Amino acid sequence: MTAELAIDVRGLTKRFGKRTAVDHVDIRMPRGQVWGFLGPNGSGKTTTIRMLCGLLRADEGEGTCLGYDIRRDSRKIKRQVGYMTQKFSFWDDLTIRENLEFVARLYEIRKAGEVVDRTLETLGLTSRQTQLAGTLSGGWKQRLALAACTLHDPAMLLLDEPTAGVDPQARRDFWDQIHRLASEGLTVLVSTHYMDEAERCDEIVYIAYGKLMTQGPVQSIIDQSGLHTYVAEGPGVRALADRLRGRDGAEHVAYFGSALHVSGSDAAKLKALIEAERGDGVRWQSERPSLEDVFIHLMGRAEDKS
Ligand SMILES: Nc1ncnc2c1ncn2[C@@H]1O[C@H](COP(=O)(O)OP(=O)(O)OP(=O)(O)O)[C@@H](O)[C@H]1O
Repeated sequence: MTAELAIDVRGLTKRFGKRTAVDHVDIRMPRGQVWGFLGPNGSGKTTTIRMLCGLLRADEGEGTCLGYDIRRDSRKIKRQVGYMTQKFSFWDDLTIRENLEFVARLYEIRKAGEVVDRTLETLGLTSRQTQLAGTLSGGWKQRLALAACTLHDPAMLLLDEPTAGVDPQARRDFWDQIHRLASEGLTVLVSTHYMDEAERCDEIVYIAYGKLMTQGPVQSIIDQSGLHTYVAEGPGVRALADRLRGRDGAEHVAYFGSALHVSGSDAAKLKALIEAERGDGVRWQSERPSLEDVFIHLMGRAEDKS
């Protein structure tokens, strides 16, 4: 057991019938960091999170969460982890405060009134405490969910797509709260599909088809991808996209806004292809691949292997 590691698991595997949802995943995450958990839909993120917090039993694999054995100590883990599920639910006809008091009772929190007061204050919910949860907008609901999962003073948060479907300002506010909590010593593992959120994390774990594809800080994931990217802009880009798809050297052709990103792992082939396509109406530039370019690439590799 390594005390400095919040998560230390090896070979984590979960099968549902014939389908292997999580396939021998290793994660070693230090305490006090914020890590992003990324991967396409159905890649096994929720299943992994549920095994880590003791809600789901792994078929294979071993390890610890907050120093506790994930197989034997699930009760202790649950006490110290705040888990925000993808579709968090509240009592719509209770107020924000009543919802939090209810959660406080579930956790048998002493001096619940004071704890609720403090949590309302830190999450900026005090002035809305008497509002019915059912009348809150997405961003405020998500803030209430964060309040509910931090109420029992956990050492770690496992957040499953906490910002799905909320507006950019609410996402930004939410991430300010995440960093505030991390600066107070909390460890946070957060699953997301948003690249800007991934870039706010200390490290990223990327899985596809249940397999861990890459892990590390954003810049080193990009550096180690072996990917080269050219970006095309200008009025001729639309016609270009159809011409380039499937051509030797262009492994991925994808729009990012109005620009076209053309990526491949063979630098010479890609360059030759681009040189042949230089023409009117298109400006080409060789650029460092974005995290999204790299993930599209990794997803393609995972598809090939599966
Ligand atoms: N209880 C279950 N019974 C059967 N299959 C399940 C169960 N839970 C998850 N799965 C399957 O396991 C796979 C992984 O699902 P999981 O929800 O962990 O993926 P995810 O990465 O969280 O996806 P998303 O990004 O869409 O939330 C999927 O194919 C899913 O259908």
